[in-house]
This record gives sequence, structure tokens and C-alpha cells, in this order.
Amino acid sequence: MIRTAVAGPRGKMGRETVRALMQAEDIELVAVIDRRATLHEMQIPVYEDPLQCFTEERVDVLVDFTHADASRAILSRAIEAGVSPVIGTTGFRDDELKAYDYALKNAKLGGLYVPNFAIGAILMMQMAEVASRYFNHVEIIEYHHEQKRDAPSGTAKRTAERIEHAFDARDLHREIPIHSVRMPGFIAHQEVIFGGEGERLTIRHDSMSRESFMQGVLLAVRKVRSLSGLTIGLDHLLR
Ligand SMILES: NC(=O)C1=CN([C@@H]2O[C@H](COP(=O)(O)OP(=O)(O)OC[C@H]3O[C@@H](n4cnc5c(N)ncnc54)[C@H](OP(=O)(O)O)[C@@H]3O)[C@@H](O)[C@H]2O)C=CC1
Ligand SMILES: O=C(O)C1=N[C@H](C(=O)O)C[C@H](O)C1
Repeated sequence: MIRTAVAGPRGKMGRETVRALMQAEDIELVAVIDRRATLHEMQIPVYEDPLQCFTEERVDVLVDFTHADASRAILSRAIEAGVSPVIGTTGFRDDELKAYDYALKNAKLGGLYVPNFAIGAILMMQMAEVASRYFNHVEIIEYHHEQKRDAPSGTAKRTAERIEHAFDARDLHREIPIHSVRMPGFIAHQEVIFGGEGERLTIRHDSMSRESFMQGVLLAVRKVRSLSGLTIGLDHLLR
């Protein structure tokens, strides 16, 4: 059994993750981490102090769905305690991700930062990379619910990075424009629009419910301890 803790269990993603982990036969949800432990009526221990949670509950894997500001402290404690993090929270800077990679390698731990756990979103990014070999013009539009705090989304930033990398290989050096829409009626959606002479290719992904992320979360929990340092995305684990 993989002894797992979830940070942010009252949140939109945290609630769905708690449900999914509880149903998995090879994973044991041993505790949750919440800054307001008194708000819970859970059957499992609730901790406000992440380090206390990790040591008392002998946690193997942490799944974090909080906000970048909260997540920074939780992740540092996880690495200190020898816990492998699955980071679903977005809004980190590139230099922070590099620092986590360094710290995880030093601690001989594996970690995952997955800006989008949905299989369709992973394929959208892969297909955008392929299209970047043939088109010179591309822009990204991402649409999210009005409560999302970060913009652009982690998915859009990662998609842009991958396209920019593919463009670099063709000696095309440019920053990909990202347009962020925040309003009720959306969950998580993205369009990657490529333009050529007299034609347009649109690659679009829609998450209509947060269940779309759960198979990816389970895969990440199962595999993260076999990695070394911080792996970005689930692509390598899907092969
Ligand atoms: N990787 C992916 O596939 C996906 C990633 N996300 C990302 O996941 C993150 C969470 O999203 P979402 O669930 O919609 O956000 P929510 O605001 O619904 O949930 C965040 C939760 O974290 C809690 N929290 C804040 N600080 C702490 C802390 N110090 N310790 C423990 N819990 C804390 C909040 O509590 P309180 O309400 O009291 O502040 C809240 O319950 C975002 O960064 C989002 O971008 C979202 C969807 C998919
Ligand atoms: O906050 C969200 O909702 C989502 N966040 C992730 C992101 O920033 O890309 C993944 C998905 O888009 C939903």
C-alpha cells in the first residue's frame, strides 16, 4: 500500500482526489493537510502542520492541490521528511521548479509536477508540439472558472514552453501569446490555434468535470517513487 496524504482536501481538486484515492485498492489515504483542521468531519487524521503529518503518519507520497503560496512551505517539509511529492498546484516560477528538482535529487527522491493530469490535455500538448514543426504562427487561448487564481494557467505555460522549444529547433525564436479567460460557465479548456497561408488548425481540449484529472493523479501516485528529481508532466509515464 502506498501511504498517501492530500494537501488542500476541502478544495475543488482536493475533494475529488480524496474520493479517488479512497477507492484505489493499492493506495491508502492516511491523512490530509489543511490550514483549518477544525472544519473537517473526516474519518482520517487532519493535520495543520505538514511535517508532523509526514512523520507521524509515515507518509510515502504527498498529493498537493492548494495554491502556490501555501504549497511552497508544504513541499519543503515533504522533501525534508523524505516524502515524494505529486504537485498538481500551478503558479510556480521556472526557477522554483529547478530548485525542487535539485532538492529532490539531493534527497534521493522522486517528484512530479503535473500542470494537467487529463489524458486529453497531455495529448493536446503532444499534438501542438507536432504541429509546431510545420506552422510558424500560433497562439493559445485558455478558459477557466472565475475562481482560478493564476493566469496564465499551468497548462498554457507548459504548452507554450513546448512549442517554443520545437520552434527553437527550427531557428524560430519567439514567445507564444497566451490569452486567459476567467468566467463562470467554464471548468478548464484550452485552444492552441495554428495559422498558415489560407488555413487554420485548432487543437482544443475541454475538461467538463474534475473527474477528468483523476486517472492521471492515480498514475502519478503509483509511479512517483520510481523517479529521480522532479519530472514535469506525465508523458514519460504513459509510454
Ligand atoms: N494539475 C492539474 O491537473 C490541476 C491543477 N489544478 C490546480 O490545483 C490548485 C487547486 O485548485 P482548486 O482545487 O481549484 O482550488 P481551491 O481553491 O478549490 O482549493 C485549494 C484548497 O487549498 C486550501 N489551502 C490553502 N492553503 C492551505 C494550506 N496551507 N494547507 C492546506 N490547504 C490549504 C484552501 O483552503 P482555503 O479555502 O481555506 O483557502 C482550499 O481548500 C490550483 O493551483 C489549480 O491551478 C486544478 C485543476 C487541475
Ligand atoms: O485551476 C484549474 O482549474 C486548473 N488548473 C490547471 C492549470 O493551471 O493548467 C489545470 C487545469 O487547467 C485546471
